Amino acid sequence: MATDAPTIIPVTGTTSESTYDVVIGRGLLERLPEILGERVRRVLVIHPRALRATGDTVRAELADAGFTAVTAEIPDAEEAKHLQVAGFCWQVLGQNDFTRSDAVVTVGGGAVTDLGGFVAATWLRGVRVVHLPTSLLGMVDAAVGGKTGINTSEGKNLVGAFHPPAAVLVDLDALATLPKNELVTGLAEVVKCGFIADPVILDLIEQDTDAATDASSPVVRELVERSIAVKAAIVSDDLREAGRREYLNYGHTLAHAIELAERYSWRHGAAVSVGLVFAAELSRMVGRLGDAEADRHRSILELLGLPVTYRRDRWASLLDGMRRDKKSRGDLLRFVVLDGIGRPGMLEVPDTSLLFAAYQEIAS
Ligand SMILES: NC(=O)c1ccc[n+]([C@@H]2O[C@H](COP(=O)([O-])OP(=O)(O)OC[C@H]3O[C@@H](n4cnc5c(N)ncnc54)[C@H](O)[C@@H]3O)[C@@H](O)[C@H]2O)c1
Ligand SMILES: O=C(O)C(=O)C[C@@H](O)[C@H](O)[C@H](O)COP(=O)(O)O
Ligand SMILES: [Zn+2]
Repeated sequence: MATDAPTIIPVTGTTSESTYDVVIGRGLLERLPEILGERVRRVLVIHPRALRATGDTVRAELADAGFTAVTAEIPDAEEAKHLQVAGFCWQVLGQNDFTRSDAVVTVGGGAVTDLGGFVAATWLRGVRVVHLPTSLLGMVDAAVGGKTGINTSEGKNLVGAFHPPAAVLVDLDALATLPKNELVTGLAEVVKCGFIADPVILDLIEQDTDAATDASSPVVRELVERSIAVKAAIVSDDLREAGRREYLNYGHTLAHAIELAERYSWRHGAAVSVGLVFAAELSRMVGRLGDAEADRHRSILELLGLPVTYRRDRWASLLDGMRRDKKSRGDLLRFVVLDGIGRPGMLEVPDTSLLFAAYQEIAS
């Protein structure tokens, strides 16, 4: 799998709008003009303050190719996923006369692809978007699949739309400047893919953790490709999360509640790490997952230096946050659990004492 030639993983939706390629390689920027196509005249490049130089490079490449390219610089990380930031981007689009045949390009981590995707989904009820993810998490997860959204004071991603991109360019060169902690937190979503669908991912990380956390190593490329393959296969079948797309939410019910409790000072991937251990404990407690498989969650995440416990005194607010999870139906909380590695399923939990018991296994 590890070569220097680009790898293309197709997402095959039920319509041409939900069918696109995820291209993984190096030096991919030159492909962007062709992907946007001749109908596009204006392009809004959305990037965070921290990636100003990269955003400018993308804008210049587009201008050289004959597009009218403007940038919208947005706040960093989770601060980007606010209604006011979407409003700022809508204003830039309006002031520059963007029409339905124009496009948005996002440059950044998952927060930017979520916000920029949402802006593209809502501007004139939908314009083309191409994602250029720059964080590991953005590459393996957020840029692929068309989930876009912003947070509200009540919780994570509570407002959004399904809006598949026209393409995703995963340029592995971007990882060279990514801080180690961002790489490692991104690996939590990679581990998630390992547990729900591709155990080779787990073997690769356990066999050589140093290589798995070295952005320049071929192991990282293989992990990126394998994780994208898992996600692409699932979202190709179920863009709108009517069925098995819910499995991509493994570990996320608690994770999103932790992010809210921490006012987004934790990275998403760190919260997902704790959420994975909780989901594994829940799976074990209801007799669906064996001890060895459940313990493997904690051990692989600890190997990566990711958190596996959370504050004992926060249970009440976490339960409150979990009720607003998108998998809930009325008063019924629903969780993704495992019946074995690579065998996800759903668990309905009418009685929250079970959740409290599972939480005791991760509480510190
Ligand atoms: N839509 C989806 O399917 C989906 C999937 C998973 C996660 N998400 C969302 O993604 C977000 C998390 O994404 P994230 O972990 O990438 O966080 P992020 O976007 O906040 O980026 C993390 C940090 O890394 C910096 N950064 C990114 N690329 C860089 C680079 N190449 N060099 C230097 N710094 C760089 C960013 O500026 C930021 O400070 C969350 O909001 C989460 O909800 C969405
Ligand atoms: O793509 C999906 O579907 C996922 O659930 C992937 C998750 O990793 C991601 O964090 C997603 O944004 C969570 O979505 P939400 O619907 O629970 O807000
Ligand atoms: Zn996630």
